[in-house]
Amino acid sequence: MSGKELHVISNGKLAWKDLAEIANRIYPYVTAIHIREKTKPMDEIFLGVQYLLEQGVPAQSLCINGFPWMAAASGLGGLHLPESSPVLSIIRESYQGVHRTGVSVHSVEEAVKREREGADYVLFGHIFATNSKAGAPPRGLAQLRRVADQVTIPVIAIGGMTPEKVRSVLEAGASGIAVMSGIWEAADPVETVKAYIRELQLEETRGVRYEAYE
Ligand SMILES: Cc1nc(C(=O)O)sc1CCOP(=O)(O)O
Repeated sequence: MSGKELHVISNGKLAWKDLAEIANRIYPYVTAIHIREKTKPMDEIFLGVQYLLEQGVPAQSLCINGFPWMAAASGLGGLHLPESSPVLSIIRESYQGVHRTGVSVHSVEEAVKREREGADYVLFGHIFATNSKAGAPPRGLAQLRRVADQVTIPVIAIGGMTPEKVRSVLEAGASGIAVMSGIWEAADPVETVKAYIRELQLEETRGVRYEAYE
């Protein structure tokens, strides 16, 4: 795949209506919008995803955090799994329609293990200090470099990203970045996304999504 990746992660704080409105404005410019709603009940998340689809957010742009069945049932482009997920082959075999699956990792060893299991990418963080992971020490660019050196699948860097930091993250071997707080609460989410894609040297292709991997 040419170009770098930009993943935008929901922050669990928005009403579905606001999430849909912003998602519809930013999806043309991003690799994936992750629905990561850790504190909401599962039935609400399922209905929320249906609502996003009804509002016109393309299924291919959406990546669900944590529910393989939901990715399969709604034909979503992606599935992202937390660190504690069981071995990936079990999920892969059960949900064959789910075609791009990533996993959060926090060490070189986990990244290597998940690559071996068949993950399509790993999300590694948190790289920089961030309120979204307050209290935990950041892992930093040197550790990112070690992860990127040890796997061949894309390593997406997360945690404390700003457009100014993108270059150093790419230089450390990342294939892209994931951003949570920086987008949803921005005065202009589209302009904010565009600032990232300029740094990632992504074209505004209106389609840098999972189709790009097929
Ligand atoms: C959701 C998440 N996962 C992380 C990890 O290290 O696995 S860090 C993180 C939060 C990133 O938020 P922000 O863009 O606001 O810094």
